[in-house]
Amino acid sequence: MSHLLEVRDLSMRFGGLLAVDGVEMSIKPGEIFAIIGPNGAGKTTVFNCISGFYKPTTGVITLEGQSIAGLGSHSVAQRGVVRTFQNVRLFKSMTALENLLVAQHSRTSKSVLGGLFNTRNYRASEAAAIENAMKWLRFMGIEAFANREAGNLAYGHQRRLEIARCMITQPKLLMLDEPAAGLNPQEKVELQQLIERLRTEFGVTVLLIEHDMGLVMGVSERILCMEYGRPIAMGTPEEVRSNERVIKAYLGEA
Ligand SMILES: Nc1ncnc2c1ncn2[C@@H]1O[C@H](COP(=O)(O)OP(=O)(O)OP(=O)(O)O)[C@@H](O)[C@H]1O
Repeated sequence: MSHLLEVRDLSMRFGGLLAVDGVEMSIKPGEIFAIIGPNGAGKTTVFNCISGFYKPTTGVITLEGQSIAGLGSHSVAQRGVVRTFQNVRLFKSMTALENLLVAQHSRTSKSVLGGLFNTRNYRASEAAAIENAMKWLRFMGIEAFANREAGNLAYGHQRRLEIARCMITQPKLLMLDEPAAGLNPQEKVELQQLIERLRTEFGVTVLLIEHDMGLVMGVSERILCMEYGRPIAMGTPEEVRSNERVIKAYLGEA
């Protein structure tokens, strides 16, 4: 199997607006792949189609050769495709730890009776879930805030927690929608290192949308540039950076 994710002839129409038009991409296992382009180019709509939030108007989306187009976000997540959002979406009144416990709930004991009677198996699986959650909080450098409400964490920490919440489900494909938005320059450098570590240490494939060209060019192996819903260039950072259409449509103004 050469590709983890394949997208063919993807289009998405909202009434009279063709927001995505003929997008194609193939992402290899372990690759870090970015989608760039001006505001309104259709990047988030592509994300919404892949992650099951939208049913594409046309097109094929496969994960390890199996179609996932139009399955719905829950089913797509169960198959190992998880994502973050442009605006962080956490359970803000739950603690950081609780957010990670909820995320792995489907992998811990499902027995309601076990929970009611506090059986040994139930306690063991809860303890394992807490240990796993703490491991991820440590990995993200935010274990000191385990018991703080997610909504009260610093913004950069909320972003890390959101990524941890994805990673704790052991995804095949991690989709990050503008992960650098709102971060300061130091946090952006740390984010790049974090993305690289996630790939190296956990083998996860990463698909990101990002406007920060320092991060995109530094972390991505291949980049797709979109404009008005259409793919206008695809290649390595060097190829995309020097592409005339990309410079005209986007980089000239970025
Ligand atoms: N649910 C929707 N209903 C109607 N139009 C939509 C919907 N979602 C997106 N659009 C439109 O589709 C086009 C593409 O939007 P999209 O959010 O995918 O762009 P984007 O490249 O992610 O932009 P940005 O960089 O600003 O996030 C825009 O014109 C947008 O207004």
